Amino acid sequence: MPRVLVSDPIAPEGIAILKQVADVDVKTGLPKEELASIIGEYDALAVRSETKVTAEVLANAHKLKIIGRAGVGVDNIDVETATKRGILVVNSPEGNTLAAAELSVAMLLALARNIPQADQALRNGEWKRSKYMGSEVYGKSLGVIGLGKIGKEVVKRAQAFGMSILGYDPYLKPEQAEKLGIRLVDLPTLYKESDYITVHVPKTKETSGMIGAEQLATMKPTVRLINCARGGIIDEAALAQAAKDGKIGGAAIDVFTTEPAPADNPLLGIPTIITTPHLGASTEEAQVNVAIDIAEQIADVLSGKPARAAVNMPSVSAEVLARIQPYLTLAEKIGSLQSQLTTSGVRAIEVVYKGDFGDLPTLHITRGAVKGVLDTVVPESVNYVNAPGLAASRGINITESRTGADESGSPVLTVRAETQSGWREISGTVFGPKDIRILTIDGYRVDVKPEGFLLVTKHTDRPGVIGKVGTLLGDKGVNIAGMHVGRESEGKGALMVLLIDSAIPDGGVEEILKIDGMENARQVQL
Ligand SMILES: NC(=O)C1=CN([C@@H]2O[C@H](COP(=O)(O)OP(=O)(O)OC[C@H]3O[C@@H](n4cnc5c(N)ncnc54)[C@H](O)[C@@H]3O)[C@@H](O)[C@H]2O)C=CC1
Ligand SMILES: O=C(O)C(=O)COP(=O)(O)O
Repeated sequence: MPRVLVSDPIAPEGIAILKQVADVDVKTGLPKEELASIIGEYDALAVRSETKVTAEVLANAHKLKIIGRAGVGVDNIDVETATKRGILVVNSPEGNTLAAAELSVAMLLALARNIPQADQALRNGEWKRSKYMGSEVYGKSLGVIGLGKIGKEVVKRAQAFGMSILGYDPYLKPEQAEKLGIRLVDLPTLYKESDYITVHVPKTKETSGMIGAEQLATMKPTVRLINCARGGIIDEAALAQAAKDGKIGGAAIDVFTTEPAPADNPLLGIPTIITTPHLGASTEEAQVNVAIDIAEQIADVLSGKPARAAVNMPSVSAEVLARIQPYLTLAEKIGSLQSQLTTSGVRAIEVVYKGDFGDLPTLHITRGAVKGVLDTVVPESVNYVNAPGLAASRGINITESRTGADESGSPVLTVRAETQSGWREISGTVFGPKDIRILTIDGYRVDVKPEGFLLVTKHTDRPGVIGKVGTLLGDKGVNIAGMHVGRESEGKGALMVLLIDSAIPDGGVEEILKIDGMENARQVQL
């Protein structure tokens, strides 16, 4: 049984799914040194935002295949290092969308009506109605930065309150904004004109500190800011200062640069700033959703199936994967054949899709070809996640192209590989889910199932050459299971692929090379 470590609290519904396929250890609140020391024993890791999956932790993650983030933001995971190490990172992109949107709206209303402050005062025995006079959100403007899943849900709810929406998201098209009833503006306009501003962007280099003292200074003195996205998107020190100086109306903060927020966090204790301890995703519904979502993906990946929400690899549905699987296998086998037939190393890979591949995501198939090429030549373990990165780090250029249909009508996959001696071209096709064939090698027609041991020779097409190869293999106890010969024309060059039942003993290929008329001979294993 594979082993799964659950290092943050996730809902029991998710753990139950994991237990069906793995030995599950739930160990929350581990110090980072302890996590780093035990991670090597596990095939999968399930986290929320508390566990920091750093490069140091990943350095020991020798067996780890997948990290499941029961939530959206993966800024607590070193995705780049995970990718390099071939570890798939998956999340739950939609499981907590409504929870986070609802908390943001709750913050909006709490700010408008001073609910937390009034509640606190009343608990302290103070009945202060005029001090906690609020304002309606109706008719006010809400600036939304980041109009992804959560941002859009916030917009809908704010519109229901009668707010007008200013939006900023460089990836949102004007026609989408129009459909949502949002006025798309640039950031300076959003800062200047909004009564409320809420951020719903991921934490990236670009968004960290995107709202600082300079931006706060351009806002209305009554503006109220909401951050239920990530700590530090609004600079904490600058926000605290602006609130203390009365330069903003207030702020509602769910997330902090360091979590748990230490007692000296500048945002704590300011009367106009209300805070919650990262509760955006903390609803019963969201926690069940995200736990099931990642547990199912971990279970799938551990049993060799694809993940539906991979962060460091394009995702495919199970239905699409079933359709691309034979092409993926074909691409990988051709890639492997390419690298086993060359002695000088591959410099560039071109994958050509000839004919109708329909809506199949060829990007995946290309990854298969690259994995196949690298598998036998690089010391690292190669998979679909790290194959493109490993190729890039070795200066191997990868391209993909599509051309019209072959005369046969079936889609043909060709993997071209450039080596010191030029380009080699190998193509194949899929006749059925389990019927995969190599059709041409360097222009010679063959019809080979890419499985097991093969001997590939190039020789002059004349009587006796093939016979001598057969005799030699027979003498060495190697049984020939099948044979395919392609030739230019009688008496010219020929290419032979022999399917053999066992490996040729040491020295055997060298003896074959000495046969008169033999140009080249290589044994490969697919
Ligand atoms: N407080 C909490 O518990 C929770 C917080 N979150 C945070 O909310 C963030 C957003 O979540 P979703 O809406 O699900 O993600 P999403 O990926 O659907 O939306 C993010 C949006 O931000 C936009 N964006 C990216 N860079 C931008 C930039 N520089 N300026 C403006 N827009 C930019 C993207 O185009 C995208 O539309 C997550 O990354 C996570 O950090 C998510 C769930 C719960
Ligand atoms: O999903 C997200 O991005 C969140 O911020 C939720 O974090 P959590 O799982 O509650 O620690």
